[in-house]
Amino acid sequence: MTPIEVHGLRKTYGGTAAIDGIDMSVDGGEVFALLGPNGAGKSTTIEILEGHRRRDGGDVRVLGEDPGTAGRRWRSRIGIVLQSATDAGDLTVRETVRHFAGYYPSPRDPEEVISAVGLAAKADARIRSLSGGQRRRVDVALGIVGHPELVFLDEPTTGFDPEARRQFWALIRSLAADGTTILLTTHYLDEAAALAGRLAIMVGGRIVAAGTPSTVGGLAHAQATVTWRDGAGLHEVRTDSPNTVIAQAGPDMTDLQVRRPNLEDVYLDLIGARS
Ligand SMILES: Nc1ncnc2c1ncn2[C@@H]1O[C@H](COP(=O)(O)OP(=O)(O)OP(=O)(O)O)[C@@H](O)[C@H]1O
Repeated sequence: MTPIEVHGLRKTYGGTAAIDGIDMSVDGGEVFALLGPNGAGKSTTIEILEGHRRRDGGDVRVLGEDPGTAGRRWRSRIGIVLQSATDAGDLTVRETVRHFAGYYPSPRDPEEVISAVGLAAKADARIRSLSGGQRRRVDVALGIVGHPELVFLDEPTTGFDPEARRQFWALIRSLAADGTTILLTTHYLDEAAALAGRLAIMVGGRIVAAGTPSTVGGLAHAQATVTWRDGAGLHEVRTDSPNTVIAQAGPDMTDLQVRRPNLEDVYLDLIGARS
């Protein structure tokens, strides 16, 4: 069974399409990233897949069921980290994670989950005393404590310091290695490149490109830009074969640079952020 299958998904708000007919599928054990600027429709898509929002059109199957009608048992098989942080004032981290574990038929060990999100030293701290990034880690802990087959992560690392992001990446990789399917949204292109097997870039409610982080948007065939200086001035050449260009340049070549487009270049082009 393919954990996520979406065909022709549509959602409108007041006559305006927030999701304008998207198709996507996510395979078992895959990390799939949804990228796109603010308002592109990423959260709306995820919320429909989670069963938190109704769709206006299209077919959606998540773990074999329609999220619009699926019941409690289905819900216990998915884990959710919403964009807004948990509000769990007076309870400690340990109490909160244990409490959530109690909702699921076969949860993970709460202590292991607390360690995995890097909160062991804060296990007895009240949630309201935590920093923003630490609270976000609690959200991630609550999203995975139920031992879900599929995890939705909506901007999971917003507010994380660089070390916490690296720890989080390791956690996601270990979940995926254990067969957990993960759909995440992120504004960090390095995060998508580091984690995702495949990704889709959304703009204005449509998927404008999809593929692997190294091939999406024609990256695999993109030309390199070679720049250098010599007695005649500054040169810039776009080429499939940088070595040939370099070999043909004169002996007084200096400041040589070879640059290949990366995910950020493709992304910025696709969202129209560069003319
Ligand atoms: N409850 C709502 N009522 C009306 N319009 C909404 C509602 N929720 C979202 N929208 C609109 O739908 C579009 C998609 O929003 P969505 O939150 O899915 O985008 P996003 O890609 O997740 O953005 P961000 O990166 O800012 O989280 C936006 O134009 C937004 O204004």
